[in-house]
Amino acid sequence: MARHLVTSALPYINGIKHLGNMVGSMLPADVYSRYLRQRGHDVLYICATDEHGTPAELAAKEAGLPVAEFCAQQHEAQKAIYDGFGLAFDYFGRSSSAQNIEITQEIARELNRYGFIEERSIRQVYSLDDERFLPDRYIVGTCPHCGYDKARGDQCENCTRVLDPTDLIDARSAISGSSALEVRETKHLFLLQSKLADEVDAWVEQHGKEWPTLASSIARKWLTEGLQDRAITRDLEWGVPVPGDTWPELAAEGKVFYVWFDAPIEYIGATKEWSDRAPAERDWKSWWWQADDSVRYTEFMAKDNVPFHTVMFPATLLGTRAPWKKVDYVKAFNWLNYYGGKFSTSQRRGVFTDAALELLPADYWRYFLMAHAPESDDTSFTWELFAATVNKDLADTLGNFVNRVLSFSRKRFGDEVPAGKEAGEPERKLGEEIAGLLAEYEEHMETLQFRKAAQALRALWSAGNSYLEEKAPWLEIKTDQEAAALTLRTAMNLIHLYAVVSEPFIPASARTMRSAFALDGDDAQWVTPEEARALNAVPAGTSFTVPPVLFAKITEEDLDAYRARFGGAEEAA
Ligand SMILES: Nc1ncnc2c1ncn2[C@@H]1O[C@H](COP(=O)(O)OP(=O)(O)OP(=O)(O)O)[C@@H](O)[C@H]1O
Ligand SMILES: [Zn+2]
Repeated sequence: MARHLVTSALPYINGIKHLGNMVGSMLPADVYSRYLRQRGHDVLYICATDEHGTPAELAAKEAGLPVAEFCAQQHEAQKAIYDGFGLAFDYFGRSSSAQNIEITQEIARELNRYGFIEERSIRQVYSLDDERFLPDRYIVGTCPHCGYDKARGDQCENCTRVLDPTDLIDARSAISGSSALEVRETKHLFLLQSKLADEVDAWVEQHGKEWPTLASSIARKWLTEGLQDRAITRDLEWGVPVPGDTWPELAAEGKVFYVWFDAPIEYIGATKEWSDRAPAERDWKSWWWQADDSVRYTEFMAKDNVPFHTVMFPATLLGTRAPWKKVDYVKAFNWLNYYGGKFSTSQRRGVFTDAALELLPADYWRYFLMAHAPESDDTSFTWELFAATVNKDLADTLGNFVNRVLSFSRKRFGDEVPAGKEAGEPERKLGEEIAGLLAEYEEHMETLQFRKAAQALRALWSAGNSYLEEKAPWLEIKTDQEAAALTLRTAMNLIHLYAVVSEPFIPASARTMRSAFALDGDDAQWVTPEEARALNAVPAGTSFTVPPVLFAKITEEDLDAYRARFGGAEEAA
């Protein structure tokens, strides 16, 4: 048994996430954590909402709520959806927690102690009427390139050009609309990443070898371009305050840390939140304060988050000179697109997680997303592919097998698993095949290759169908009841095995399949190769029930309705 720490990139607080966010971070982390738990490992899966920064302040303003209240509401809304998706976090925290504030401040103090933080003066826009410095996104004006009159100080949304606040024509404050702005000197904290560059390089050299190419190549690219010193404070109200004991002047001016400084630290913060809920049993430091390598730490994220996790966050931790646990394996994803274009939160393009759950149960989405996860390349969500996958794999291959076998057996042999003959050559062959496929499935799960794992899982389900076609119990029963009973008992054992090993992908359906059998003390966590060969975990005489149809097929009419409601297909056509 090993100890596994798992984290997924923190979903930002400003709105409900789409299916891209789901497959690029939380869902694969959940599938992996569930698998590891089933294999008997000690697993801690931590995630949280990322709550600081300008977009949160602006979204709260738009919603007409104080930012703290806005974040509290959004956190609950996101949490409810993740529960609906069956995400079994050990803890889902908040980056605005007292624990994260405390740890972020402590890490900053330590970085300062070892000479990796410096105060520097920069020139920044100050609003006389708002009596505050304005971060780039708080300044709006006319874009000098395209004339768009709501361009932000950091970027023009219309022509996408990157801007400097001083480029804007008729610049004004996004808070008050006042154009009484001036450029003033102000001090900010800088993290001296340039001084840590060699160390980070050596660390990536040593640990990045094991990562998938997507992660290691992005890390390499950033290191080759050179690590720049970065401002890690901002003039915002909402954020982790700069600690007054170390930087009294900046604290008095109300500076807070930049969101990308405190967000990854929240992996630690949320672990402490978890620990503080039951301090007698839980010890957050045993996961993060590592004198040895007793914990294996795996992070999940999409490619845009890779630089922060492979270079900047490690630099932050290395600079504290403390034994903070650093990532062992970075599982990075490409983009899931919607009909070839981007999912977009601001334009509400694509399928969002709340709408998805209104349409269909979580397992449909979980299986589809993992089977088509953007692992080696970007992939596209289309309703057509979704329907084809659900209908073929879930409804025809798995669901139909389960219902066919159980209903037929009940009709012919009643409510208990029939005994029938001793297993023969076909059962021996089937057992070998199942054991082989199971080994394949395990190997792909161990190496976090989720598309391949989904393929192996589908092959396991198919093997049952082939066996059933070959034995044809509906024919056997006409001439040899005992032979038909053996076939059905074997098939029912397959259903039980599917219930156990499909759980990481489709936990709710797995539960339904497993609970069809009234097995005393059915606590089988996983299936050994011997058990896979023997296929006898469910003995003759076990009572069973026939569950309702596991997966409904998506019809042409459903498809039309989805396409009409969500759009997108016509743009791509
Ligand atoms: N289309 C996508 N496919 C896969 N992963 C994605 C996609 N879009 C975002 N992600 C990932 O989702 C995770 C959570 O992201 P976050 O909440 O910060 O939203 P985001 O990156 O701002 O996305 P968006 O801009 O689409 O709202 C991050 O790891 C991010 O890389
Ligand atoms: Zn523009």
